[in-house]
Amino acid sequence: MGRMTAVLVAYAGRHGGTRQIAEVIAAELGAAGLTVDVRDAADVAGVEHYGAVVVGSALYYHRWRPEAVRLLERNARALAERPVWLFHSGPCGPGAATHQVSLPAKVALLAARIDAERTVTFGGRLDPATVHGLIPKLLASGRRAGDFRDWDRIKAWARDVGRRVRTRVAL
Ligand SMILES: Cc1cc2nc3c(=O)[nH]c(=O)nc-3n(C[C@H](O)[C@H](O)[C@H](O)COP(=O)(O)O)c2cc1C
Repeated sequence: MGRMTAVLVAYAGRHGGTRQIAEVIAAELGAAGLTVDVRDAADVAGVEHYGAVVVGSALYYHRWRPEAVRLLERNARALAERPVWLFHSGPCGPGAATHQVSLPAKVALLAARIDAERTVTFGGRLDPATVHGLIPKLLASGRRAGDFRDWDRIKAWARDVGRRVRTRVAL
C-alpha cells in the first residue's frame, strides 16, 4: 500500500460524539484497505502525508469548532491538492436523521477554496448530564436529548468515500 493511499480523518468536538463518528469512519476506510490516521483537528500539524482527507466538526451555535476551522485555514493550499470530504454533526431530536445543515459561511468559503466535496450532516448526541451551563442544559433537554447518530448511514457514507478515494488517488 503506497504512501498516497493514507487517509486522514480529523475531528473537532467538545463531548466526544464527533470523535466517535470519526473513529467509525476511520474503521470503515481501514476495512476498505486504506491506511487511516484519526486525529483531533488540534493535533494535525500538516496534511502533506495524506492522499485524501476527511474533516468533521460538531456544530455549536451554527458554527464549526475553531480547531477544525483552523485546520482548513492553515492547510488550505495542501488540501486543495487533495480530495477532501467534510462532515458535521449536530442535529438532535425529531428529524435529526434527515436534517441537512449548510456549512457556516466561513467554512463554506474555505470549502470552496479547497474544492471540497459536498458536506454531509450527521445527527448528533445531546446528553444533559455532560453539558455545562444553563442554555446548553436547556438545549439538551426534552426531545432533543439523546443519541441521534445513525451509524448505518455514517458507515455507508464512509464506504462511499473509501471507494472514491481508491478511484481518485494515484495508487
Ligand atoms: C450549547 C450547544 C449548542 C449547539 N448548537 C448546535 C447547532 O447550532 N446546530 C446543531 O445542529 N447542533 C447543535 N448542537 C448539538 C451538538 O452539535 C451535538 O450535541 C453534537 O453531537 C456534539 O458533538 P460533540 O460531542 O463532538 O461535542 C449544540 C449543542 C450544544 C450543547
